Order: sequence, then structure tokens, then C-alpha cells
Amino acid sequence: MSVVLVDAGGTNIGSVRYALQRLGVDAALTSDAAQIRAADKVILPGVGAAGPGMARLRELGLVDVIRGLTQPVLGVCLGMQLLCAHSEEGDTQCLGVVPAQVRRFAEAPGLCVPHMGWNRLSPRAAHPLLRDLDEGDWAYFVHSYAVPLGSYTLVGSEYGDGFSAVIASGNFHGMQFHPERSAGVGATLLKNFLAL
Ligand SMILES: NC(=O)CC[C@H](N)C(=O)O
Repeated sequence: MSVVLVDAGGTNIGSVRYALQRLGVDAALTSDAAQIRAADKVILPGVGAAGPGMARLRELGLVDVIRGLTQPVLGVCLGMQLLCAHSEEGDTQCLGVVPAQVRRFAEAPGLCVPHMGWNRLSPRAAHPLLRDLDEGDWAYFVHSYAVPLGSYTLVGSEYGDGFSAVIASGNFHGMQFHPERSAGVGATLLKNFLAL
């Protein structure tokens, strides 16, 4: 099985790659369109702001490449947000392969932004990506923007309001948290993605 990590400059690339190696998968780091199209699984890591993230994909000529993929794709953190239609972060048009918006968390008393740390997961659908995930499992988040709950939400979490921790639309999947920093739960979800 060939797994590629899209090399779009996310600073979590190394940790995602290492998490995959711990699962016995040596993912290729690439921005080559042909290699990405030919892969069995594609992972879009990402840390940083949506505007520069989309600009990087445009520079690399990968916007339509990713939009056209038919194999399982996983966006992680910013990578998940870039799969959505639009992000309020920099008023950024994103890839639009998941019909979702990305909105900034509302500031509220006792609710600092970014949402940073461990939070609990609440599965909301039956999906092979969620095998062995239980209500209340913990995952590690670092983000100021979030995808509201919607028809595409597989797993929710709460920070003030509910938000999407895992989304899916067709062959496109996203994890807002960092599976590579979420211990056994993260490893389980990555393993489930690799088995899709
Ligand atoms: N850690 C990140 O890359 C966060 C992604 C996005 N900039 C957010 O704040 O939600």
C-alpha cells in the first residue's frame, strides 16, 4: 500500500510521518502530482493559517490535483480545514471537497482561544474510520477555528458550542485534532484510515 504525505509545508509533517512509521507504514513525503494521484492513501497534514496553506497548494499546482482524488484522503488539523469550502481565517476559499465552513471560536468567559489541549470525542455516526473509538475518548487539539456540526460530522467535541472533531464527505476525511499527538486514540484512528 502506498501512502503519501502532501508536502505543503505543515510543521506537523515529521510527527505525522513518525506516527505512521509506528504503524508500520513508511509514507512518502511529496508534492509531485503524479505520485499523489497514484497513491493508495493521501494525507494532507497542516499547521498554520488557512491563507498561506491554500497559497502553498496553489504554488505547488495541487489544488485541482487534491480536488480530483478518488482514493481515501485525510486532512489533519489545518489540512482538515483546507478540505472545507471556506475558512473565516483570512477569508480563505478552500478546496471545497467537504461542504463545510470553518469559523473562529467565539470568545466567551473562561473560554480562551486557541482551544489547546486534550478534549473528549463523541462519535455521531457509524463509519469504518471510527472503529474501536469510544464515547469520551480523548484527543489533543490546537486550533482557533473549527467546523460547526453538520451532516459531514462523524465525531463531535465541545468547546463552548459543539464542533466537528472528525468530518467526512465521500473519500475525503478530516481530523481537527492531532492524531499524531493523541496517543492510542490517535493511533487507532490513523490505523482505521489506513484500512479504508
Ligand atoms: N494548529 C493549526 O494549524 C490550527 C489551524 C488553524 N490556523 C486554526 O487556528 O484553527
